[in-house]
Amino acid sequence: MSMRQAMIISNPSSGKEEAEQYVSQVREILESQQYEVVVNETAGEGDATNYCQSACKDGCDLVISIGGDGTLHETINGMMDQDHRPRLGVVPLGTVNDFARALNISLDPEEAIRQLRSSQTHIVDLGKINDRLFANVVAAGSLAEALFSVSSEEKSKLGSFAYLKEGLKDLVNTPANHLTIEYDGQIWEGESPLFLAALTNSVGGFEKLSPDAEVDDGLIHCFVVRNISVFNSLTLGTSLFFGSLKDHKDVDYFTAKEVHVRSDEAIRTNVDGEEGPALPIHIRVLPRHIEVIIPEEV
Ligand SMILES: Nc1ncnc2c1ncn2[C@@H]1O[C@H](COP(=O)(O)OP(=O)(O)OP(=O)(O)O)[C@@H](O)[C@H]1O
Repeated sequence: MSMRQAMIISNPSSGKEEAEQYVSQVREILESQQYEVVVNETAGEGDATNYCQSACKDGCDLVISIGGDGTLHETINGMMDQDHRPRLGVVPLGTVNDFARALNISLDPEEAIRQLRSSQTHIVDLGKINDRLFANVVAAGSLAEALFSVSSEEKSKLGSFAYLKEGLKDLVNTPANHLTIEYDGQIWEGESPLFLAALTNSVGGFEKLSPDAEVDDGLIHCFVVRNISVFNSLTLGTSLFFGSLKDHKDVDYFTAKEVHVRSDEAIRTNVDGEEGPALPIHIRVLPRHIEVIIPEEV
């Protein structure tokens, strides 16, 4: 009988650059489960995608991503258009780690590694934006550009809420952009500084930003901010922490399976925390697309 194959994809630059020690811990667990293990360290952009693509083509059973949301995003992109998609395990080393948060995977890497022994998995939705996959969120608009331009160092120094406030400090004059959003046969048209399309309940480290989003509901949860003043006062904090962004009077909320966003203005997007394509974008959900190891329920 041939052995089961596992690939570890590790970004040595992620987090506090402790990936190396984690790789050996993960390898030990996988070998104790009778996996034959291949370790691939990324050296730069695109590597995680290429490694995961070969894992798919080689019929690998399991891929473990050790790194931040950027590494995870690149890893899942290796699964695009592949008939065989390995199970996925996640060891979060980034500052935000939305995907791990949404699946209750520990944000402590050592604990997340122990959780890889779990026999439980969850089959989750992925999203497709133009010709790429995403795991978590697409953001578009002037506010998205400002928010996501905060560096990792600033984020870890300040924490999610603080960095948000920091990022927003100079934004009172952030222009709204004219957006046309077509979703499942309906149209939203108007001025907005921020459009968010979330697959999970965790966006930018805020675990309750999109509380109704289940990882396997087959839906894209969309938020259109109509007025920057949503973000002006502490109501921002309260809205986000209590998960009522969608109920805010200046926010329109809807769910859809497919969304087109366009504008006459040049607007960039942010996808899973990394710079994404400029508008126009076409987003659709790929229901229950990959199987992810999740912690055992206690
Ligand atoms: N060996 C490497 N050295 C430097 N950068 C790398 C290396 N391998 C991959 N990268 C780059 O690292 C980025 C992904 O980093 P990732 O998001 O996983 O970690 P992080 O920056 O620590 O996380 P976060 O952004 O959440 O703080 C990608 O842009 C990728 O191209």
